[in-house]
This record gives sequence, C-alpha cells and structure tokens, in this order.
Amino acid sequence: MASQVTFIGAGNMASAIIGGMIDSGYPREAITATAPHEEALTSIRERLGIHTSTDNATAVASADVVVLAVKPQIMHDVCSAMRDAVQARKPLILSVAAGLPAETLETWLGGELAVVRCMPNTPSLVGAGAAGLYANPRVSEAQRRLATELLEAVGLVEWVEEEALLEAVTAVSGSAPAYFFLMFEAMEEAGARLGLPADTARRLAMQTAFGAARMAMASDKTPGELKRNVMSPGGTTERAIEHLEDAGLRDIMQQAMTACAERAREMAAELGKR
Ligand SMILES: NC(=O)C1=CN([C@@H]2O[C@H](COP(=O)(O)OP(=O)(O)OC[C@H]3O[C@@H](n4cnc5c(N)ncnc54)[C@H](O)[C@@H]3O)[C@@H](O)[C@H]2O)C=CC1
Ligand SMILES: O=C(O)[C@@H]1CCC=N1
Repeated sequence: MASQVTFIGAGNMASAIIGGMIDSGYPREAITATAPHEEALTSIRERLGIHTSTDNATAVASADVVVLAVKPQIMHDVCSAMRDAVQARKPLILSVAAGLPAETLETWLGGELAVVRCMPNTPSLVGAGAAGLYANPRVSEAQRRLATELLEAVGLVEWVEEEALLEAVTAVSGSAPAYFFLMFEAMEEAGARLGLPADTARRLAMQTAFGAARMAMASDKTPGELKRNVMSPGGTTERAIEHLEDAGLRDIMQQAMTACAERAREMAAELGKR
C-alpha cells in the first residue's frame, strides 16, 4: 500500500509536487494537503482529487510522511502546534523550506525524528525541477527511497551527505532559475536593440536555452566541447564568447553564487534562532 503523505501547506511548491506525484501514478487517495482556510484548498482538491484539511494535527495523525511546505517565517508556530500529533506518530518529516536546518525542525517538532531537508526550485511547477536533498541520521534507507520517489515526480534529485552543502545547492539550482530569467531579459533587450521585435527575441532566446540544456544533457561531450563546436574559427560566436570572457563572466558567476550561498547560511542562522 502507498505511504500516506500529508502536505502542510497547499501553495506553489506543495501543488507542484502533488501534481507531479499524481502524474507519475501516485494514488491520490494517499495524499492530503492542509491550509488554514477552506478557500485555499477548494481549487487543489477539485483539480487534483486529493484529501484536504484545515486541521494540521488531525492530518498528520495518519501520515507516514509529513511534507513541510509553508513559508519559513511561520514554520516555528506551525511545527509547535502539531508537535504532539507528530510525536504520537513519528512520520518521516520532509521539509522544502528554504534555510531551516533539519535539527531546528526536529527540535520544534519535539525531537527524535527522521528529517529530510530539500532545496527544490520553481521549475518543479512544470516537472523540470532540480532538488538537493539531505537526510539526518535517523532517516532509514526505505525513507530515503520514498523521499527520492516523491521529489523525482517533479524533476532531478541529488542527495548531499553534508547539510551545509544545501547552501551550495541553493546557489547552483535553488536560486538559479532567476539567473537564467535575467539572461533572457538581457538577451531580449539586446535582440531588440539589434532590430528584432522584443517578443521574437524572447522566444528565440528561451528556445535556444531549452535546446542547449537538452543537447548538453543528451551529449557525452562536456559543455566546453559543445561550446567549441559552435565557435567556428574567426566566426561570430568566437567574437561573442571573447566579449563574455573578457568582461569576467566566470568571475561574476563565482561572486554571485558565493553571495547566494552566504545568504543561505545567514538565513539559516536567523531563522533557526527561535
Ligand atoms: N517558491 C519557490 O521558489 C521555492 C519555495 N521553497 C519553499 O517552499 C515553501 C513553500 O513556498 P511556496 O509554496 O512558494 O509558498 P506559498 O505561499 O505558495 O504556499 C504556502 C502555503 O502555506 C499555507 N499555510 C499558511 N499557514 C498555514 C498553516 N498554519 N498550516 C498549513 N498551511 C498553511 C498557505 O495557505 C499556502 O497554501 C517555503 O518554505 C519556501 O521556502 C523552496 C524553494 C523554492
Ligand atoms: O530566494 C530565496 O530565498 C528562495 C530560496 C531558493 C529560491 N528562492
């Protein structure tokens, strides 16, 4: 029988994961999502055919997995209020909240719990997410497999063996969709200055990014080799790449991603203080 999975929170991240689970054949009757008010649940219940509840404690009473999918800032209060119900059942806790350490969540929920912490990203909404996962020492092999199954329903899963590495995952994939969206904005503006209608430039840029990612994922060649294959000697790409390298693109990425990981560390310290 499928494990009973209760999502605390029914927003963007929860709906993305639930949608992916259902698409990949997970039984809807084994899924429950909660929110404080019925209005936030009507749409997800009608659209996805899952159980819903406005009572977190009752919803975790029969859960094998509790997915924490509320905003980090309210997590302390949400965990405190369902602590007794969680302790009575001891389900696997799977948190998608940015910044909150596994040990903090475990403490807020009363201690001695198997906790998987996940750093997902928004392309999960279209089944193309990339998530880093960390398991605390209480997580069993079967629970690891279950967490992998739930997150693989919306994309790629990579386990890290040290929790601090989730800060690097935040820099490489959690925050990274925004880097590419920035690149699309810049390419659209540049294409428009070169005379293309802006929406044409946008479509071409996005399709090119999609094609480059698909090609790189399907190829045995490294990104460097694929890049050189586009660069005809003395040609147009070589000129563009020279500009990007001379302008310090690699150094800029290094600095931006270091800043991102540092902010993830700061947030963990701030949010874990309660
Ligand atoms: N959206 C993103 O890009 C990413 C989000 N995350 C994490 O996912 C988590 C959820 O984020 P989103 O889904 O974007 O937020 P959201 O605002 O879309 O969803 C939050 C949900 O929590 C519900 N909620 C509020 N109080 C509640 C309570 N007391 N009990 C039960 N449910 C309650 C709300 O009704 C809403 O359904 C956050 O912790 C965030 O850090 C992580 C990585 C990326
Ligand atoms: O920007 C943030 O803090 C969150 C974490 C990863 C994506 N969004």
